[in-house]
Amino acid sequence: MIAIGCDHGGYELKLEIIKYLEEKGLEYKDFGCDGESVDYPIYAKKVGQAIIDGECEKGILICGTGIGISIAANKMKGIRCALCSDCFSAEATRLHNDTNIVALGGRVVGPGLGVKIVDTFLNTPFSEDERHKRRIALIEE
Ligand SMILES: O=C[C@H](O)[C@H](O)[C@H](O)COP(=O)(O)O
Repeated sequence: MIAIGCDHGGYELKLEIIKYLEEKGLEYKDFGCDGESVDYPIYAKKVGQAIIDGECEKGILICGTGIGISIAANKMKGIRCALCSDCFSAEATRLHNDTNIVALGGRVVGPGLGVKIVDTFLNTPFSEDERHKRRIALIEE
């Protein structure tokens, strides 16, 4: 199950990503918002908590820049959220950081690139490399 959430700045891109998830037959839970003006930390918390609770394995967060919502998500223990505006970063952050949330800026990337970033993030496994495990453990510590 994939958790997805956004603020008003990420709403349009969220709809495109949901379309992609549905086309791929991927299960998701939409934590809002519905396009109205909201405060992004609330949605970061909802999605982060779903992952911490084990309800969802991965998450997608979108605000205007992706910055605020990723900062908020990364305050939660066990959450590693990567703000990505390119596919190289989306792939590298899964391989190296075992990130569990990808954040995007709805005012930064277009729908084509945004969906491709999500596709790359969801389809790249963690490398399981010892040096990366050691570094992630240091972050958790
Ligand atoms: O980092 C924060 C996000 O980009 C927000 O989406 C943004 O600050 C919202 O701005 P506004 O309320 O002016 O639409």
